[in-house]
Amino acid sequence: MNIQYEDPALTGSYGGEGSFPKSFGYGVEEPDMEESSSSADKPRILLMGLRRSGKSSIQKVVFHKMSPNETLFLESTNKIYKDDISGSSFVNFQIWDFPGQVDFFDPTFDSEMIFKGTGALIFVIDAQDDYMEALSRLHLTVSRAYKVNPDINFEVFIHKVDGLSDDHKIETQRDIHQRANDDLADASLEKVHLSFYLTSIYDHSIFEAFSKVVQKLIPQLPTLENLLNIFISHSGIEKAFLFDVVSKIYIATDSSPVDMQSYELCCDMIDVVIDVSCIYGLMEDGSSCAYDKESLAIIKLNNTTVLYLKEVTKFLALVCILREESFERKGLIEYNFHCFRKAIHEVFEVGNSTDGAAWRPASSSSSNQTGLKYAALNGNAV
Ligand SMILES: Nc1nc2c(ncn2[C@@H]2O[C@H](COP(=O)(O)OP(=O)(O)OP(=O)(O)O)[C@@H](O)[C@H]2O)c(=O)[nH]1
Repeated sequence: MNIQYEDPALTGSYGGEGSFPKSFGYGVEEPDMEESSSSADKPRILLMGLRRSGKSSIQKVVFHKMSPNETLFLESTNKIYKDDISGSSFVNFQIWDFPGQVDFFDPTFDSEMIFKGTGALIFVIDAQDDYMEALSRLHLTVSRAYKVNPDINFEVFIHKVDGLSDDHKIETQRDIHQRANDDLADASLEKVHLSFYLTSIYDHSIFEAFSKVVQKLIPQLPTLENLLNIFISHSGIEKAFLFDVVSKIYIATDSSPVDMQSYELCCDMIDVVIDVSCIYGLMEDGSSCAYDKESLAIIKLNNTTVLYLKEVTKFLALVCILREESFERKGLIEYNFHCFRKAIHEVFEVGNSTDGAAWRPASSSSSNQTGLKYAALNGNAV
């Protein structure tokens, strides 16, 4: 494997082992349920489910770089843990991790306040355990939340599937799907749509599932997909992902199907790049960053595949998979990337980096591609 590292800065202020250090700028625990005015208007993702189903582990592994084995020592959550990840990630929302024993009938449980500003509710079911109780809790939770806010996306993570055989996974998913929808139909709630994912913190499935949950909350998704489609088709690229570098969630990809291996390969590339940058790229005075405007990496694999990573914004990277032959037209790819990057900056208004809010959705009038020109493989501008 030939790693061509073209990051003159190759600098970093993170310096931990693994990709980003665990303390990389995420929010702090708020001990009570009172909201500050700045966090109140951020969209929320709720993590709910029975005790020990794996909610805190998911949040720690995806957003805090905790290694899966360390989750064995996590203590039970006994109050709502609010995690504001907007300062360090493209993903501008809060994640609320609920304790397993939350009681909807407790008068202090303010369902109006909790469900009103919620974008997605993730219900975690432990697939290695008897899930009947979890299903009735799912039904209660969904019907409560739907009453308050019918716009919530309901996402069911059938979790800890690492302990299940492939056949058992499919069967469990089918059974849970059937029972959950039957319960909704019995309560005349067939309008409620549940999405199901098989997840585990021991592989990339949890990142993939989270990516899909987050994508549904990004209003500009069709525009991003469109831009990626145009970029890859004019550059001879096979697959491209737009990654949130810190969480390794992909916020958009082109419209060709995603296969898990390609996604894993791109995630691994991000880890390699950030690790190398942290180890060899830090300035001694600590004035630099492991991921910055200069970040660019090209990895040639021994099967004629090339991986290409380039900074798009402070939090986003484009990671592409292409054939070696296509990479001969490197200039074309770079030119098209430049157009792509410009368009992405037009889709989102880039906030002033000093205020911490790196991205704000642009007004709808600016989320078009007016004036965007790509070079085509035949050399003409299109
Ligand atoms: N095998 C396996 N174990 C997991 C997975 N995710 C979490 N666990 C384990 O499940 C146990 C409970 O995880 P927690 O994250 O504390 O569960 P929780 O839902 O937050 O629990 P409460 O705070 O009590 O509501 C831990 O020992 C984790 O290591 C997974 O994907 N696979």
